[in-house]
Amino acid sequence: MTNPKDRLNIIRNRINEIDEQLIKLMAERTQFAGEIANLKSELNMPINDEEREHHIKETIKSLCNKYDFDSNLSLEILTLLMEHSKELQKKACEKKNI
Ligand SMILES: O=C(O)C(=O)C[C@]1(C(=O)O)C=C[C@@H](O)C=C1
Repeated sequence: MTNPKDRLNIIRNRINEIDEQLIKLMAERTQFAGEIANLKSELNMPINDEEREHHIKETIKSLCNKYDFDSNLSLEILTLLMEHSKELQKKACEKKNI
């Protein structure tokens, strides 16, 4: 049996690894913003796409159900990430005058 102090350290190390993966994945998701802005400009599409956001939110809810995780928290995080992406897309368009 692992003693409580060692077990706590094991868990904390695993949390550190998970936090790194979360940041890496959020950064990777966000890095598409500039390219999306260019593509939407080429395709003459607006930055804001409510239908796509609705679809993402529905997918998040079913994933939360599958993994037994808090859907309100997940929706808050995803909403923040989508808002951030839209801000970056707007900035990318302003920079290129599109
Ligand atoms: O899929 C797009 O069209 C995006 O611009 C990405 C994204 C997102 O962050 O998921 C951002 C803004 C849109 O309103 C919808 C989705």
